[in-house]
Amino acid sequence: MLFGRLGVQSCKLGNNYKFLSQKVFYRSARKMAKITEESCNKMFKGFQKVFSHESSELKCTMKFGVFIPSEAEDKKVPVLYWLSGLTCTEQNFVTKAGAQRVAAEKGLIIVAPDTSPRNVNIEGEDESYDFGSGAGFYVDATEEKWKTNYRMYSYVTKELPEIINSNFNTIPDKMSIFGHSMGGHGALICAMKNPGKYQSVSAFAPISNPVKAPWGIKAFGGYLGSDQSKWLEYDATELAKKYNGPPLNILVDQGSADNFYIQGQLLPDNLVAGCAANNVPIVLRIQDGYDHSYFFIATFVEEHINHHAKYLCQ
Ligand SMILES: N[C@@H](CCC(=O)N[C@@H](CSC=O)C(=O)NCC(=O)O)C(=O)O
Repeated sequence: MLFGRLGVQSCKLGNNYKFLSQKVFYRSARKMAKITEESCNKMFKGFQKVFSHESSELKCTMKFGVFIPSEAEDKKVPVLYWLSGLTCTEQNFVTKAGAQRVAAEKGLIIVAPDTSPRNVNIEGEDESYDFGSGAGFYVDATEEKWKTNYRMYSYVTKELPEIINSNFNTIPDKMSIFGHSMGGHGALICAMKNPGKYQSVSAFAPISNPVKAPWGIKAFGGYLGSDQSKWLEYDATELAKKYNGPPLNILVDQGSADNFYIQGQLLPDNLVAGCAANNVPIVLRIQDGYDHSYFFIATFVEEHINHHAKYLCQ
């Protein structure tokens, strides 16, 4: 069944979002996912919005931020997905990274989802900052307690792109992905596990080899169980060693004064070695004196968006 709506892109708080631009859109009713606008702010001629929706993968209400450049009013544009780190919601990137000006200049939609299911009534879900709420690690859990809701890998690689492509003026096969720390690793594994799906990938201070880092060992043990051979399927360093597909166009920035780097949580050299073993090109830049925070991200976010624009906007 087809239907069409005429609308002007604008802020439409509290309503289901159906109007995308001044053009008439015809969409399959089956594909139109219902999303609700929670906030809307005009920025650099575009709009920074937050939407909520019912996630079929995660079986809870989820939120995502989306920056919509003015170009999307009358033409289809590429999409860059951002995955945040431990303790983050959809708000951290939206309010701290300062990405909107560059996204507006390049004509890119940027989507920033929350980092885990929320309020799903699993005993212990809110007990620690590095496991459960705010710490989904972008894996599909297999452990009984977590497996119904904690499916962040399927959420960010399948459900979310379907929602974005059915509600916004996108070029569906022009997408790239980047992220920070837990989310930097999430971006790397999404790209490595889906050759050709993403045109490029970049990361700020990714947890590069989680099977060898305390954060990763805790999360993978909890979500995937004690059989460590299963963990390797979600480890970027291990995936790099067997990647077989089109160029990944990987850029990684790491601050030299990042405490988590110094403590051995991030291990970017292992990722570089994994890539080298399989002739996968990677650029790792050690940025002198920068820490793990969004101050570091804000400093280099323009360079990361320019990196992705090279592959998305040609
Ligand atoms: N509370 C923790 C550290 C939490 C932290 O630093 N989170 C980072 C991501 S870390 C890896 O995924 C983050 O992005 N925080 C949000 C922010 O806005 O800075 C501790 O104290 O150790």
